Amino acid sequence: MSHAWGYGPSDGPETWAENFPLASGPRQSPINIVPKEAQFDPSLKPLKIRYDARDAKGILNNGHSFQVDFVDDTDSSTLTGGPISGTYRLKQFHFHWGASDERGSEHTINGITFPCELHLVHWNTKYASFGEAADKPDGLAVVGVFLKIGAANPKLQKVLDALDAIKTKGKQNVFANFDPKTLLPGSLDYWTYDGSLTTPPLLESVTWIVLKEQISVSPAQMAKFRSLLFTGDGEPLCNMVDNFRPPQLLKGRRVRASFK
Ligand SMILES: COc1ccc(N[C@H](NS(N)(=O)=O)Oc2ccccc2)cc1OC
Ligand SMILES: [Zn+2]
Repeated sequence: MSHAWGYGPSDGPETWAENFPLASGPRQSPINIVPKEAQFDPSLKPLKIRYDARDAKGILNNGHSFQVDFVDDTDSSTLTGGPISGTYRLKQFHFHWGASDERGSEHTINGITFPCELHLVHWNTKYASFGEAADKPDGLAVVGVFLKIGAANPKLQKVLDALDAIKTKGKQNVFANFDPKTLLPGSLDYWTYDGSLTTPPLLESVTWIVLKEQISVSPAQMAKFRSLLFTGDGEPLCNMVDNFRPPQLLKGRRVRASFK
């Protein structure tokens, strides 16, 4: 039975442990990253990200966020290098954001939060599918990118312009010809640690790769994110905001840096 979960007072992150015991596990995400305590690891390789815009398939309001899904039956959109071994295929990307600019990200840096965080979800092709990979300790790799308030980000606009058509839970639309590499910052310097999905089922299968450099988002663009609804057609309106899990205990884990 799949348990209902959300981000509200009665079904939010503080209640998830009731139905998802992994919530109290040893490698939960997100975390607070303390750069001064992150160890530079010269053995970490540069990230190699190769995406093909033709793999973009659709955009969906899943009731927790919105996601852009990719065709993942070939190695045409992949993540290699960095802290991972082998080839990981892009499955989807989505975002987490706040009701106002002082919160919204899942990871924090020295306790600093950002208004929004982008997650690009990849799965290890040593397994047959995302579903097979999702519960393996080396099954997934998620690239996280912080968004900070600034000038309007033209690279975001195609995604934001698609949101009016998926305002309510369950709505989806075709979303073709989009290369998410255009969303990434100039530098691919990163922090990395072993963690989990930040939503139920909270599977401890994610190698997290959090980029140091942020990308910009304007207040008007943030308003577009906040125009989405958690609720479905005909249900009482509930704005899709504050869809983030707060930082979890490190429990002895090391955070490594790819840069000095
Ligand atoms: C492709 O299947 C999945 C993909 C992803 C996640 N969870 C993902 N976790 S995260 N934040 O660590 O990337 O979060 C969300 C958050 C909101 C919307 C969709 C994903 C779960 C999946 O199936 C269970
Ligand atoms: Zn996420």
